[in-house]
Amino acid sequence: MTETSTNGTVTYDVIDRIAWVRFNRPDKRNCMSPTLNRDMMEVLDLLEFRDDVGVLVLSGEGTAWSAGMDLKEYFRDTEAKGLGATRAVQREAYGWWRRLRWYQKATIAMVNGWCFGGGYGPLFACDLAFAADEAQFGLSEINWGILPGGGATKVAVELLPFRKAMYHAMMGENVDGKTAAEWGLVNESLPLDQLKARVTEVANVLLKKNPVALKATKDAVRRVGVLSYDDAEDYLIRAQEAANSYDNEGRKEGIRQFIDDKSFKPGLGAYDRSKQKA
Ligand SMILES: CC(C)(COP(=O)(O)OP(=O)(O)OC[C@H]1O[C@@H](n2cnc3c(N)ncnc32)[C@H](O)[C@@H]1OP(=O)(O)O)[C@@H](O)C(=O)NCCC(=O)NCCSC(=O)/C=C/c1ccc(O)cc1
Repeated sequence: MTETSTNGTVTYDVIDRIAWVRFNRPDKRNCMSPTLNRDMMEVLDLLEFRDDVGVLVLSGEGTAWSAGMDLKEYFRDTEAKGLGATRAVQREAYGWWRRLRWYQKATIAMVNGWCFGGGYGPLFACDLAFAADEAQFGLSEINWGILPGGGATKVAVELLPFRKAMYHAMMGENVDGKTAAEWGLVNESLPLDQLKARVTEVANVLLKKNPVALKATKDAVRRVGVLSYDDAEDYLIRAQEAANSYDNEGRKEGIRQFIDDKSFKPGLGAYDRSKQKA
């Protein structure tokens, strides 16, 4: 059954351990108002530690993924209330994007349509991203007179080579899903009518992995990028040892099924977690 956030700007369903979360302002192209940002944090809170959720997919109702920040409610109306109000709505927006970057469960952006500006925050926050060929990505900030804020410039520089990031930010031209995949903004792009099936397939692979190892892995990939090699080595040792304190048996079971049982090969897929003794 579809659930709705307090103010109705986010909807979600949990089906077969996948939480399908959707921006729900299709008539406003799912642009992010302060209300939507609050609702999204509420929904992320509700889902993060549910045992029946293994993967979270973020998509949009209607023709948009998200048309970025709401130019009226997030910018104009808020600015009219003064700097304190501006800082407050920034905290809420950045807050749920940060929460999503370090989410307990694996996350996938399923970009079904328009993705602009502030939308790059949650796009980058998701571990993986799949787009419709028909989707359009743009840093449109320059077209209405601001720099790509709310982390969007950082996302462009993280995901794109320097020349592409600079062109993308300065020109305010859109790229479609295929180009976004070639550039590395998303993992893959495919026709809209095949998008959900592919995302479901990927989510089902993730659901078979050891969840403690998956969380340690996604955090490690984000963390080591800014570390020196030596610091990264040290972080990875400590992160694995910390993960062992949550689940010290999974990897032993994986080795057992490979070396003793010969029932699976790690090079070809995940071990069978249902055989692990509690
Ligand atoms: C190409 C769009 C996405 C779709 O066109 P469309 O399908 O022909 O639809 P409409 O343009 O008719 O839009 C439908 C409705 O949605 C509204 N809408 C559609 N995007 C919007 C919208 N971002 N706002 C506020 N109403 C909208 C639009 O005004 C309209 O409202 P209404 O006339 O009442 O039906 C078009 O709407 C459009 O260009 N939208 C604006 C895209 C855009 O530049 N987004 C903002 C990027 S900048 C940004 O995100 C900033 C990041 C940032 C983050 C944090 C920071 O602290 C600082 C910066």
